[in-house]
Amino acid sequence: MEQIIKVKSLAKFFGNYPALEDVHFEVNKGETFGFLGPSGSGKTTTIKILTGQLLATSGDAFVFNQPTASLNKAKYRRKFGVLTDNSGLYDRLTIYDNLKLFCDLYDVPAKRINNVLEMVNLENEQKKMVSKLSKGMKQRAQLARAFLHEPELLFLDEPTSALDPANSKHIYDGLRELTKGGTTIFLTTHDMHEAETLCDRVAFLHKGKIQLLDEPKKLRRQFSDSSLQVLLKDGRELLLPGGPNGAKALYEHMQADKVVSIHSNEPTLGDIFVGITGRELV
Ligand SMILES: Nc1ncnc2c1ncn2[C@@H]1O[C@H](COP(=O)(O)OP(=O)(O)OP(=O)(O)O)[C@@H](O)[C@H]1O
Repeated sequence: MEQIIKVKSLAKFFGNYPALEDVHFEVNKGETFGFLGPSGSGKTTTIKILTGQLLATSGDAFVFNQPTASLNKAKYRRKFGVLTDNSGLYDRLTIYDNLKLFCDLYDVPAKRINNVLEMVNLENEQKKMVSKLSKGMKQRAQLARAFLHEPELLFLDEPTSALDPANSKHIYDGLRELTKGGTTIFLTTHDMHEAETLCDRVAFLHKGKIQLLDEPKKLRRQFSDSSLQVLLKDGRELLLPGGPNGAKALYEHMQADKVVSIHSNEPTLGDIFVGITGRELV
């Protein structure tokens, strides 16, 4: 499998402060990789290193098999798109004119603008000046800009933090379409629902280190205690332990035709993270 990002023993110190320490991971082509962690855990620092905006203190980071320090060369810039807080749009231009400017810069046909505006649900706002946009509209305009040139790799730093659920869902559908076409996505988020919905694999970052890395469903299974939540017809909710004792109790309730529903008691990604770090993802 082709690896688009490779990171080995990566460390970044700001003065004496270790923002990242001994970070290792790979991201495969076409994968949506979630980089999750609480505020200040080093997510944006990692994106900045991977996009060539910041130098690592030590370790190796390769994107498209190139050391990330060389990514600011024009031939690589064309291959990736970035959405961060500061992905600059010109305030005094309309959404359309901003995108047109980037089309000229990246040699993209202007007809692509309508496609990306549709993907971010901004077709009807394209004549609005960026300075007049709501926070959510601005975030969607930045997203449109990030995938305007159909990059092979997208870095999305909290792409839906300012969006309502309907717009988030619309964006998720668009991102899934992109990955179907082979785009690789490196996503940071605080939103565990977003991570479960979009990500093929997730890494949990805490105190500058990756604490866990796997597919969401495998992590949920790994941290499940195999207990079952059982709702009975008399309104009682039981939590039955895994193993023979739980199975025996469940069998008796089912034989007596008392059971309305049975659910596995798997933890959410948020539960797992809080369990590991002892803090909320905020
Ligand atoms: N230029 C800088 N100079 C000094 N310290 C910095 C600098 N940039 C980041 N840091 C520190 O490095 C740590 C990681 O910051 P980073 O922005 O990567 O976190 P994050 O996980 O993206 O947080 P958030 O979810 O709040 O965006 C923080 O403690 C931050 O204060």
